[in-house]
Amino acid sequence: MRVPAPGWQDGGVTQVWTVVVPVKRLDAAKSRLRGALPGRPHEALALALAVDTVEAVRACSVVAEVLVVTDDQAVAAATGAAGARVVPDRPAAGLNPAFRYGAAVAGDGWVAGLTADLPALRPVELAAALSAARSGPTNRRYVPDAPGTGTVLLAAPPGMPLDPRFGGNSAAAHAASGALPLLGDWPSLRRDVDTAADLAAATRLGLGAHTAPLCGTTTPTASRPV
Ligand SMILES: Nc1nc2c(ncn2[C@@H]2O[C@H](COP(=O)(O)OP(=O)(O)OP(=O)(O)O)[C@@H](O)[C@H]2O)c(=O)[nH]1
Ligand SMILES: C=C(OP(=O)(O)O)C(=O)O
Repeated sequence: MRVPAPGWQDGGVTQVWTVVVPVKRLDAAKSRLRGALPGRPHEALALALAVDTVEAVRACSVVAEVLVVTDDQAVAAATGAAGARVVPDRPAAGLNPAFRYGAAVAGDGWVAGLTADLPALRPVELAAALSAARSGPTNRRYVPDAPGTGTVLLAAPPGMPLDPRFGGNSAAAHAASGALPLLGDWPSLRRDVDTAADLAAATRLGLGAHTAPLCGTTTPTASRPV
């Protein structure tokens, strides 16, 4: 059981969040995206999505640590170089166990789980969502994906298990488990990329520096509003 960290409710502590980001092995990841970029290796696209996600989390003003849960060596190397702490995928039993393991490693404090397929993510939108999760009721909070059926972010206050229910209609599953929705105007946070159409939508928002060149766009991270 996690317990409140010092200053957890005082509003004066800004970098309070540990964000857990599980990433599947690249040879198995993002299977619905296979073939979306003809002539580009699928693993390169899956890696770029994850690294852009992690870099945006690292740049988020309220995040203390990014914890990547993966058994993929290329993901571990690239996200570690981007400033993440990397732990193995334990018990190697799928996404929700990986989230639970990451939350356990994170220990006491504010913990959020985030999917690794948010290549347009802007740090300011993540900061706004995480700050909203610290205000009001002390329930777990979740941010639905753009269609509203899935989940991109699940947050828990100190002392409360993350209790992830990702996969399928996870927005409904998180609501049924007592989590409350956060519905701010955060298009880049809600834009997860599962299909070629999702990648086109993310491209319109502005891709991160790793995914953009693979997609033939020139939108560097530095030129995006953070
Ligand atoms: N560590 C870890 N991460 C996972 C696992 N399964 C999914 N993920 C990650 O969870 C996030 C959301 O999952 P999905 O959107 O379903 O991604 P996916 O399973 O790679 O994609 P599909 O093969 O198209 O279903 C992605 O960023 C994945 O990398 C897992 O078993 N272990
Ligand atoms: C795992 C999830 O993502 P997706 O539906 O995008 O695979 C989810 O939304 O819970």
